[in-house]
Amino acid sequence: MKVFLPLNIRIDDKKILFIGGGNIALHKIQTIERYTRNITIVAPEIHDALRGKGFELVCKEYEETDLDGFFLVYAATNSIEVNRRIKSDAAARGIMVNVVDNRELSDFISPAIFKENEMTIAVSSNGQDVKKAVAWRNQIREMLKEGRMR
Ligand SMILES: C[C@@]1(CC(=O)O)C2=NC(=C\c3[nH]c(c(CCC(=O)O)c3CC(=O)O)Cc3[nH]c(c(CC(=O)O)c3CCC(=O)O)/C=C3\N/C(=C\2)[C@@H](CCC(=O)O)[C@]3(C)CC(=O)O)/[C@H]1CCC(=O)O
Ligand SMILES: NC(=O)c1ccc[n+]([C@@H]2O[C@H](COP(=O)([O-])OP(=O)(O)OC[C@H]3O[C@@H](n4cnc5c(N)ncnc54)[C@H](O)[C@@H]3O)[C@@H](O)[C@H]2O)c1
Repeated sequence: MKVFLPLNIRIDDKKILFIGGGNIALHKIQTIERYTRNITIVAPEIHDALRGKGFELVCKEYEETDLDGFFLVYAATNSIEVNRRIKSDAAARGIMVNVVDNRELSDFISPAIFKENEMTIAVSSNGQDVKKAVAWRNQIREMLKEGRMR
């Protein structure tokens, strides 16, 4: 089984690339944009909710050279084959990838996050039980809101 180490990575001085701009990309970017807007999206079709927010939008299919200059990459297309190709191209360049349809291929995975000002709670199940990670995050959030944690 893969093992994932929780880390807080500095990203204000780095560029993040999304390949694929559909529902899953939107969902992940809604969390990431609370930390940085330095996001580029490459996809033939980009969700309307991702427009006009200061992201760099590149409307085309993925090519290997799209990876140049990026620190983190999310392979978020709806094609298993394209996502696998992104992973192997990025690995050859030493770039870390989250493959949204395959935790085994992912160099990093996204936890369930609750952020309030400078405080962040991030819950992960090591990629094994997303629903439980979300449930724990929600329970911790409720405890905070009810004043049971300070
Ligand atoms: C926490 C959260 C963060 C985020 O995405 O930002 C997150 N998934 C969220 C939601 C969500 N994911 C899925 C549903 C539908 C559930 C259902 O079936 O009803 C829902 C909706 C829901 O549950 O709310 C299904 C799903 N998820 C993955 C796969 C593929 C696979 O398992 O290989 C499939 C099956 C796809 C399919 O077969 O179609 C994979 C991953 N999802 C992860 C994180 C990583 C592990 C985290 C951990 O260690 O726990 C990991 C491994 C990789 C990654 O994506 O980083 C975010 C909650 C955000 C929030 O609420 O704030
Ligand atoms: N990680 C998670 O939490 C999670 C949860 C559910 C589903 N998924 C997986 O996420 C994947 C994406 O789902 P979605 O709902 O976002 O799909 P979607 O159809 O909404 O979006 C797909 C996006 O990929 C783009 N795309 C397709 N081919 C491309 C190419 N060659 N180059 C660049 N972009 C390309 C499309 O233009 C579109 O923007 C699915 O494979 C699904 O299994 C992941």
